[in-house]
Amino acid sequence: MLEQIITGVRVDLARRETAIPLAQIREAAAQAPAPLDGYAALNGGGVSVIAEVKRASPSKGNLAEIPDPAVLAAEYAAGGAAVISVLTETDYFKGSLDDLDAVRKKVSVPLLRKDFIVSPYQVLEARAHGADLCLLIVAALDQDTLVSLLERVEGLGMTALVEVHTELEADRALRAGAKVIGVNARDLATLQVDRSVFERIAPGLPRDVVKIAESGVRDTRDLIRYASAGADAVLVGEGVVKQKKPRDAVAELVTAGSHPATPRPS
Ligand SMILES: O=P(O)(O)OC[C@@H](O)[C@@H](O)c1c[nH]c2ccccc12
Repeated sequence: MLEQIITGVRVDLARRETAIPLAQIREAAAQAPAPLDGYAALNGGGVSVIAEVKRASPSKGNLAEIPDPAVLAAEYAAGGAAVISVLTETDYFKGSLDDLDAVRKKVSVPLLRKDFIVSPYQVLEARAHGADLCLLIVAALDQDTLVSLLERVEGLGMTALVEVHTELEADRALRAGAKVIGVNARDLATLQVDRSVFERIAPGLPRDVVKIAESGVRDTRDLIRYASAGADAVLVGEGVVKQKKPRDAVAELVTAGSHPATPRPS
């Protein structure tokens, strides 16, 4: 599945690179207001919540209509989301850079561009459209590309959220110098969710690495489970996007995360 998605991403990217030359996007990135500190936002004590603007997914199909992503993002921000993730992949997730623009205009919390980033052009695009963090998926990148994209992201003053799914990928992320590592409970090859993956991998990560549990947070119980395994933040899509009152759903998670019931392992 991951390869299929990336093939589509590359086709789309080629289209954009033709329409807007690299020099122009680089200039737009340079002109954008300075990035917000995504690292600090995720490292504020307790378990931070990253709430995601997500219309669809390859595993679930359509999740939510989201006529105005800015309205949804404002609800997330009002609920206390530390970071808002905006999916910009079009074919499988029905997102776009227009969504990122709309959200950026509306909220002042740090924004994560959630996409399958394989080229420096996409990193510059993220910055030009107001993103403060960029997702880099280890499984989608060879080691040299991971290292150079991470450097690009940091060179632009942004934070890289480096996503892993196995111990081997976690080792690669650390070798590349990742400071924020997301363990995705969903295997991007099979799309299966297994929450124990975080519990297996997170304890092996250095203390000073910000640890994010991605996928499978349905309610405060899941957050607390991830918290007790050492999560500094959780990334929640379906669990908030489908709620009638997304602000309340986020606020509930934020409250649970600000004093997680279970003590953190030392
Ligand atoms: O909807 P969920 O189960 O809360 O998952 C959110 C997030 O983890 C998921 O959207 C995600 C994690 N990594 C990704 C990479 C690409 C696309 C999407 C993702």
